[in-house]
Amino acid sequence: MRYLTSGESHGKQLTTIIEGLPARMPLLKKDIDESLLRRQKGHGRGRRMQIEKDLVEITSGVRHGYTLGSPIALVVNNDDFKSWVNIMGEDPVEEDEKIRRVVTRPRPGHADLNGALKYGHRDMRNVLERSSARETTVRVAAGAVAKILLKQLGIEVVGYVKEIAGIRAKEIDTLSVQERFDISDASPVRVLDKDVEQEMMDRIDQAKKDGDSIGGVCEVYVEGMPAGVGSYVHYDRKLDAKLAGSVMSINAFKGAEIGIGFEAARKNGSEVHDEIAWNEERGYYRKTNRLGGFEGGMTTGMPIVIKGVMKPIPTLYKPLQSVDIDTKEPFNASIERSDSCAVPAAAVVMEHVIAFELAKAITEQFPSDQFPQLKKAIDAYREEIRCF
Ligand SMILES: Cc1cc2nc3c(=O)[nH]c(=O)nc-3n(C[C@H](O)[C@H](O)[C@H](O)COP(=O)(O)O)c2cc1C
Ligand SMILES: C=C(O[C@@H]1CC(C(=O)O)=C[C@@H](OP(=O)(O)O)[C@H]1O)C(=O)O
Repeated sequence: MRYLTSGESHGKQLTTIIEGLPARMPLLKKDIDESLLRRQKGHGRGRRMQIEKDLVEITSGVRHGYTLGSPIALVVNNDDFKSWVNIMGEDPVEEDEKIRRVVTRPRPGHADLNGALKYGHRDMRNVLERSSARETTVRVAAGAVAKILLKQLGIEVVGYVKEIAGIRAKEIDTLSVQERFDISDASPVRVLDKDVEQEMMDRIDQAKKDGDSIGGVCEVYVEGMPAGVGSYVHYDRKLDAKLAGSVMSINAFKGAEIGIGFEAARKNGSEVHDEIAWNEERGYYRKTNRLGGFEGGMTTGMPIVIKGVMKPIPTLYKPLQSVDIDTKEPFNASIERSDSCAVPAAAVVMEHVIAFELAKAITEQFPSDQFPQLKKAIDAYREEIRCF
């Protein structure tokens, strides 16, 4: 399975094409829309999210609620495009820089300057339109399809906020996947404890008032993955590495951590590794899950627990100093609009990005043209390893 995305932030629409999904898998538009809606929520977002109402159109690969085995194309419109037709249209427009809203002032922390240097764009709008996290809309759409596949195989994936600007959510290690779903709705910030929730929102409001931005930590929890998915045989087939890579591919994410992650550096082996046990019902399992569901680049069958760190948003109302690429003069520009914190939305993005990577790994390990065959193959494998 693979997917491509296309689309600019203020262009007409965003598109993703997913290839490699088996035929005859139930797939409904409403399930994708549900994910898209969750990504739009969250305290700290700017005005743009009030303009957009993200809904998917499935334009190919699905008929009467089932996949055909052909590429699936999903489209999401940018409602904001109507205000940007002259600026974003494909036809040449007059050279008036105001009409084209030419950008010559790169924001520290965004892709503006490096993208301009790489592609030779003297108008950095040509960079920011694509580097914008607006693209995560269709990444979520692709991930929603992956989630549907996983769910029907008994695999649940859920993402939520762990920390915002140093304010930590209450420990949720003992919660079931269902209980984690209850806090996965990003509206406005969802954590277990209402006081912590309020504290996080106040901190976001403060950042906004100060013209600043804040980041945080998201966590994704996966239940139901059978042991042995991924591989130790080749470096590029290690599934934990792929998951970490996919987290790092999300805009503004600066690191990923599986299980206790960096904490392992400060502990003894006896406090890090998870003892192995077996019983008739579960087969092999670990008594603890400090390694977060991975050993040797393969799943252990225990829940996958992965965190991602999101840096503060780069566009600041109180901007840092930069240099205008036309005049080479320093400047401190004011901006039109931006999110001040997008961690709750990013948790939803992370959930979907991880889901796609897992669905990809499953379909690679159990290649099947038809979804019922895939389901049978996984069921048989689960039974085989339980009694192994
Ligand atoms: C959901 C989401 C919303 C974001 N919103 C903004 C925003 O409003 N303004 C901004 O400057 N960056 C925003 N970002 C972050 C930038 O897209 C990101 O920092 C930029 O693409 C540069 O990439 P890098 O930070 O990974 O190096 C957002 C990121 C995510 C995941
Ligand atoms: C549009 C989305 O996020 C955008 C991500 C983003 C950026 O620079 O990454 C900048 C902002 O865009 P705008 O300049 O149009 O307000 C965010 O709103 C979205 O998440 O759907």
